[in-house]
Amino acid sequence: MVASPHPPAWLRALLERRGPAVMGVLNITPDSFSDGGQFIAPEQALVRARAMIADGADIIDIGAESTRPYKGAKPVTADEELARLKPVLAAVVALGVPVSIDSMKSEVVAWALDQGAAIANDVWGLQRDAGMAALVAARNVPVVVMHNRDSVDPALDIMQDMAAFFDRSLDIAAKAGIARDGIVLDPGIGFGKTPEQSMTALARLDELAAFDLPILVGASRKRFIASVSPSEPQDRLGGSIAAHVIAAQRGARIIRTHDVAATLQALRVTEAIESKR
Ligand SMILES: Nc1nc2ncc(COP(=O)(O)OP(=O)(O)O)nc2c(=O)[nH]1
Repeated sequence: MVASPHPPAWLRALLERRGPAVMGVLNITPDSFSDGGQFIAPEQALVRARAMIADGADIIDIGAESTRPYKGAKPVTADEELARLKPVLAAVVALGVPVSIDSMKSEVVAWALDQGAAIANDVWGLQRDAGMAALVAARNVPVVVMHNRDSVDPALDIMQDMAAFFDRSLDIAAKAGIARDGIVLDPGIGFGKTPEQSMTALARLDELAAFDLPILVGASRKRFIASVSPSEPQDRLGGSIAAHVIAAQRGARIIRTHDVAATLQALRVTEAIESKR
């Protein structure tokens, strides 16, 4: 299959801008680790999406299944995920900023793309749902490929594990006909990683430059912050911002956050100060 022309103009424009783009998190789930249940009602989800756009979000990442890697929980069926998305997705798309669909199921991603979602966000990096790569190629949309593992041996070098994972994902993508420049890599902060490994991934994020692909980082409210400063998820804004400023300085071009205004302010002030060097 001939690789399709990538990335779409809207994504290229965001990636060529000076500062990183900001992706606002919209969880329409009852159990997301930091804001579960707050936006499950369609009108609440729409109010949240509008507020994040007003705060400056360049992309809205909508997800209807918590990706929280907890053992033994009943996974959400595609029907349930779709039932959560159906009352709200088209209205969020109509707000006019690109919408990313955060789903592990190609069936859900296909439906969301039909509703106007502009980018697939696969927390399993094309390595879990066998239909995801073919779908992304056939629909000619960009895709976030996130590093994920059930768990990584703490003795392993997390960056080596990540590089091997991305090599596999990129091979799957190439074989499916996904153009390489339609891919965004993501270190998957908090996924299958100890707090130490998450912080190492942030500290050494610049090593991913070897892939010559845009990097997305979502450190927002993640558990590693509590390992340094004990706190509940909704009380981790300071740590989230610190992590995202470092990620931006080490090459992240998209920042995925629940707190758009504060994150944007931090990124802009950091950039302004750095420009005085
Ligand atoms: N690309 C990408 N997608 C993600 N999706 C969910 C979460 C987990 O955060 P959240 O959505 O707030 O929680 P939950 O999965 O429990 O809904 N983190 C990422 C991430 O770091 N990168």
